[in-house]
Order: sequence, then C-alpha cells, then structure tokens
Amino acid sequence: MRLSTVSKASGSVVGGARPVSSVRVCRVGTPQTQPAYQVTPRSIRQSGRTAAVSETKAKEISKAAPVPVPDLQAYELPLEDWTQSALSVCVVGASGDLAKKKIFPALFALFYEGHLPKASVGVVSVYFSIFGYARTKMSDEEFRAMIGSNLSCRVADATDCSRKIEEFLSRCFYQAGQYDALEDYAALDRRMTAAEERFKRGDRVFYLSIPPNIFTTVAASASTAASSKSGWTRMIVEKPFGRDLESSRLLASELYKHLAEEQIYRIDHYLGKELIENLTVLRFANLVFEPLWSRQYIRNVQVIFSENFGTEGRGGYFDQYGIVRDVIQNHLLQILALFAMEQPASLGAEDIRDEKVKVLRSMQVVKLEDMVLGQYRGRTGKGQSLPGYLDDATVPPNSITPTFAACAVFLNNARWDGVPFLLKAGKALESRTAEIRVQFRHVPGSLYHDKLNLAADAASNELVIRIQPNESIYLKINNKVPGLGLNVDTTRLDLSYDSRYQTHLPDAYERLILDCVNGDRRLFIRNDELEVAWEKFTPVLKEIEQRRVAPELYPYGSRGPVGAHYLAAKYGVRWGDHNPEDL
Ligand SMILES: NC(=O)C1=CN([C@@H]2O[C@H](COP(=O)(O)OP(=O)(O)OC[C@H]3O[C@@H](n4cnc5c(N)ncnc54)[C@H](OP(=O)(O)O)[C@@H]3O)[C@@H](O)[C@H]2O)C=CC1
Ligand SMILES: O=C1O[C@H](COP(=O)(O)O)[C@@H](O)[C@H](O)[C@H]1O
Repeated sequence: MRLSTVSKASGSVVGGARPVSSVRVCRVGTPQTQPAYQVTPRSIRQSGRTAAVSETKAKEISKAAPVPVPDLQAYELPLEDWTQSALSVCVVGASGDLAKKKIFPALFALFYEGHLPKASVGVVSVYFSIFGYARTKMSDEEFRAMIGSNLSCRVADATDCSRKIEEFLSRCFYQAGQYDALEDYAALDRRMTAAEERFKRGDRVFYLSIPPNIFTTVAASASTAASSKSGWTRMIVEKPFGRDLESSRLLASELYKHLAEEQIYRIDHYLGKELIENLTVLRFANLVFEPLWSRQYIRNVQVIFSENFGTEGRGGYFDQYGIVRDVIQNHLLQILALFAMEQPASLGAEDIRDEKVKVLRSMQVVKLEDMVLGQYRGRTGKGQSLPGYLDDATVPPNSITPTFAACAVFLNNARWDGVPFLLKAGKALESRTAEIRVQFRHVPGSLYHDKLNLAADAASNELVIRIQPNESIYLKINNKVPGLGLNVDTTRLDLSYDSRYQTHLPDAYERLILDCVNGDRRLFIRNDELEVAWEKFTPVLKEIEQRRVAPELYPYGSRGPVGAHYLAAKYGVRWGDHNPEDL
C-alpha cells in the first residue's frame, strides 16, 4: 500500500498522484475531551485570523452541548483504520436546483459504486451521512422524498436499485436553518456529531450550493459553528467566484478569514468531465500528439460551448453575469489552460496548477475588438414559438446582457505565439455541444491537392475532442478512396466512447466530490489561477458595461450572430462546428 504525505495544516495530499480508491489518505485529530462546550471561531483555531462571526454569538452557542476539542495535528492513517472515521457531507442550499439536479444524484452514484466509506463498526454498518441544509422547512422524510425522485441507478437491476436507493436515503438528513444563524448551524453540528459519535474522527465536506451573495455568510457561520472537531473540514464553493477581479479578491479575502486555502475547493464542473480529464493523457501519453502541439503545426484552436435552450428560469442569476462570466472566463478558459500548458513536473495538483497559471499569465488581455456579443431573440415558426431572452420573466426588460460571446485570445509564449485561440459560448443555439477543435496547418507542397478537390483549409487535418454529447475524439485525415484509380477524400479516425467503452461515464460532479473527499485538489481552481483569469477578462467586461455595448440579436435555435464569422475570418479561421458533416 502506498501512503501519500499529508499537509499538516490542511489535510491535502502533497505532491502525490491522485489517490486511487483503494488508497485512502486520512488525517486524524486526536480528540481530547474538554469539560465545557466551546465554540471557537474557525479562524482562531486554524489560521489565527479574526473571525467575522462575533465572539458573543459564538459564546451563545457555546452553552449548547459538550463536545471534544481536537488536537488538529495530522498524521497518516493506515487503510484499515478508515473504519474508524466517519464522513459527513452537508449540502448547503439543499432545496435548490443544482442540489436536486446534480449534487444528490452524484452522491448517490458514488454510494452506488462503493466510493463512499462503508463498513461495520459494532452495530454501526454505514459510516457516511448526507445532510441537507436550507431555509425551506422540511422533515427528513420530505427531504428524502425530494431527493429520491431524482435518483436512478446505472445498472438496470431494479431490485438492487430500489434497495440501494433506500439504503442511501436512510443516511440522508435535513436541517432547516437560516444562512447566518449560528444556532442553526450548531443544531446541524449536533446532528453531525451524533452521526459520527461511534468513530474516532469525523471528516466533513460542506458543499455551498447557494447564490453568490451569501457565500461568505455561509462560509463564516458553517465553519464557526459546524466545523469538525476531530477531523478535516473542506468546503466546495460553486461559481461564480466574483464578477470581476476586485469582487473575486474580496470574496477570497472573506473566505480566508474562516478557511485556509487548502480547505477551499472551488469547483468548475467542466474540469470533472471525462474528456477534459483525458486531455493531459492524450497529450502527454502519446508521442504522436505532443510534438505537433505548437504554433509550428497548429493553425488555430477553437473551444466551443453551445446550448440549445435559453436561460429558462435562471435569468435572474444569469442577467447579472452574462455568458462571458458564466461560461467563457471559467469553463472555456480552464480548458484552454489545460490544452496549452507545458508538461507538468508531476501529476500532483500543485504542479499541474502551476503550469495552468503560467499559461494564463502569458495570455494577452482580451480586447473588445476581438470579441462579439449576442443575445437571442424569440422565434416563431414550424408550429412552435420559442421565447427570446427578454421574454424570460426573471430578466429585466431592455437588458443588454450577452447570451452569446466569441473572442479571439493569444498566448505570448514560444509555443503558441501568433496562434489564435477562439472561444465561443452561447445559449439558445441550434445544438447542445462542447468541444475542442484543433485545426492543423496545410501539408506543404501537397501532392494530392488536385485529387482532393477541396480548399487547402478544408483539407487540412483537424482533431476534434468532443466533450459532450456523444463523447469522442476524432482526427480528420485525407484518405485514398478504396478501389481502382486514385481518389482521395476526407474521413475520420474515430474514437467514439459509446462504441469503444461499454461503460457509463461518471458525471463531472461525481468525480469532483470524490476528489474533494480524497483531498485531491488537482481539478479544483487555485486562487492565483482565478485571479489571473479575472485579470485577463475584467478590463473588457468593464468596457462592455461602461460603453453599454449592445449585443447582436440572433434567433433562438440559430448558429448565433453573424459577427462571430467575421471575428474568425479576421484571423483566417473558419469555425469547425459549422461544417454540416460535424453536426
Ligand atoms: N443550477 C445550475 O445548473 C448551476 C448552478 N451553479 C451555481 O450553484 C449555486 C446554486 O445554484 P442553484 O441551485 O441553481 O441556486 P438556487 O437559486 O436554486 O438556490 C439554491 C438555494 O439557495 C436558497 N436561496 C435562493 N435564493 C436565495 C437568496 N436570495 N438568499 C438566500 N437564499 C437563497 C434557496 O433555498 P432556501 O430558500 O430553502 O434557503 C435555494 O433553494 C449558485 O452559485 C449557482 O451559480 C453552477 C453551475 C450550474
Ligand atoms: O456552469 C454552467 O454550466 C451549465 C452547463 O453545464 P453542462 O455540464 O450541462 O454543460 C450552464 O447551463 C450554466 O449556464 C452555467 O452556469
């Protein structure tokens, strides 16, 4: 068995590859019993900084109940001792859309696949617990009914499936509470402590699935009143991480009052997608790709996100952010960073994130003249009526928030100098897709130019990494058409996941929650990555707002504004996703 070293301050795995499921890395605080219950602000216990939640409030709940106070010194725990540790996952904002749609189903899938800790210690047979926390009043039973309606099993064994669902739901509990009320978190803490009581330690994950305006309130209150006293406490924070450089810095400094960086897991769920996980494998484990991965052979790179539906009820949130903040500055930029980075020294989280930061730092600040903005309008026809963005009741009338954006960005480094990276994202377009397209240079002095009967661009190789749907990787090549004579056409070397792997692909949230439990921070955003990402986009976002740049309207279900074609043409590029063969 391999044991990784663990940072004392944080519980994060240091310098090792991602722990595989059979290798658990644990930290243990040896509990020392203390007579009076004492709520010490998290900041004082962990980092010596001042807590925002007052000492008076902390004292109020100090009276609640006696609990052990930990010695936070960490040490490694052998695999067999995992039976001595309980895991509690608390989803704050449990009544919300993301929690119901993604987080609880992901937790169930992890349980179903045997990734949540499970063993017998005396009479206790299951030692993970899931807690929901939100203001909505619900009993445990109502909560179970709410999440149960969204659960399904991958393996079509109906009996096993309903048994597993029941087993999972029996470990789910709900605590109603206000987001700023320490006494409500103290009540949650008591329930968590009760679930952990037969174990030497209890580790806790808080998943903050809440609107951004209450992130810091929740981080403060939860860490003050409901941090683990005997194990680690980690918080998964959902985007948006601010709306520009200043607000992102403010958010970080507020979080640091209560949490160490190592406890903060900033989630970008695109990093948990299978094909994104595979990007570094494709590049660094195959000799055929890495030597071509530069300006010498690559003409341009396109990172494309499109959805065939509009804001549909999320307009209230969306209108304050727009597509650049919602998708481009995070999901697409993260993909770009992984795509373009140099080979990291190891697969360790810090080495990978160091390389991503270097790429982002080498990126030129995005310019307004290299950006196209659009907003979808309603469309009627073919017996249906599709609403425009402004028809969404949650969107302010006359909003000019872009629902589509495309931009060209450049990296000032030796590998990528002069290569346009085109990023494009839009809602209410003709299809739902996310992909990376790598267009290679033309074959010099092509012998077969006449036989192909195609323009040089159309005949050049293109590598497509389709993130979703129908996950696949294909390389467009020129090939002799079988038979007599010499005809050449363009075809594909095709790795379609559906036909190659008869396995269900895990949802991104599953992978990321499991990584957080395992203390693997590789797929989470480090604060300096976030800062530099905002540095590159904040000036243009401010300019758009100050100048009130009007978006170009495009019909719901179309390919987006025509301006995107002109932007690509400015750099001699054609969007690869507009080729009918590729749809
Ligand atoms: N939904 C999605 O597909 C995605 C969401 N995200 C991010 O995840 C987080 C959660 O998203 P989502 O579930 O859609 O959010 P919701 O708007 O559904 O909010 C989650 C819960 O927070 C509480 N809440 C809502 N508004 C307020 C408010 N103004 N003040 C206090 N509490 C409030 C509600 O619970 P109660 O009233 O019971 O307290 C609600 O059920 C957000 O940060 C979002 O940006 C990220 C990617 C995708
Ligand atoms: O983060 C977000 O992502 C979703 C798209 O996620 P996907 O995994 O379904 O592709 C997007 O709809 C949403 O606007 C955005 O906030």
